[in-house]
Amino acid sequence: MIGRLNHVAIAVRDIGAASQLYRNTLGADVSAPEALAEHGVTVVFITLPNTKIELLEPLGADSPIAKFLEKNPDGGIHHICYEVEDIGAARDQLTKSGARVLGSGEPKIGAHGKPVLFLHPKDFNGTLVELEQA
Ligand SMILES: CC[C@@H](C(=O)O)C(=O)SCCNC(=O)CCNC(=O)[C@H](O)C(C)(C)COP(=O)(O)OP(=O)(O)OC[C@H]1O[C@@H](n2cnc3c(N)ncnc32)[C@H](O)[C@@H]1OP(=O)(O)O
Ligand SMILES: [Co+2]
Repeated sequence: MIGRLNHVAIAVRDIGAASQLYRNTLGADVSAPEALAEHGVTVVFITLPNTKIELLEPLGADSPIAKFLEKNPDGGIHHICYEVEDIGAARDQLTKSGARVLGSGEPKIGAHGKPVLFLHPKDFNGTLVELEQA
């Protein structure tokens, strides 16, 4: 079902400082920050030859990454995102197999303008999984 690794996401407290670290210290190609109110995060993408890194900073009072940063004050790897061909079919198959799809179960439009869904970390070896339609 899953295809390419689309991105690895890192939660950070200060997206400006984290962007500078990747740009200046690691010499990476770093995008401008984008506020995504519907997702409760500000996001920056770092383009690598074979995948992307997504830096996430909390946005708003109900940010889904706020609790994660309370538990991990230095930041840390928050989720991995795999591409799937058909996100509705993937959701239905995963639900049948007992995996928990987070939220309403209806895909939201993610940072790349494509439908995304999240799967509960307790069902995937302690790792929050995002699916993005390719
Ligand atoms: C930029 C847009 C988009 C894109 O296009 O790429 C994004 O990536 S948006 C990214 C942010 N959005 C989300 O994370 C949405 C999905 N997340 C959620 O629904 C919740 O955050 C959650 C995963 C259900 C966690 O809920 P929360 O209330 O924050 O925490 P809990 O304490 O209830 O967590 C329960 C349990 O799970 C562990 N946990 C939580 N987050 C993670 C994580 N990122 N990785 C691994 N494990 C995680 C948490 O520690 C709890 O475990 P116990 O302490 O053992 O109970
Ligand atoms: Co993501």
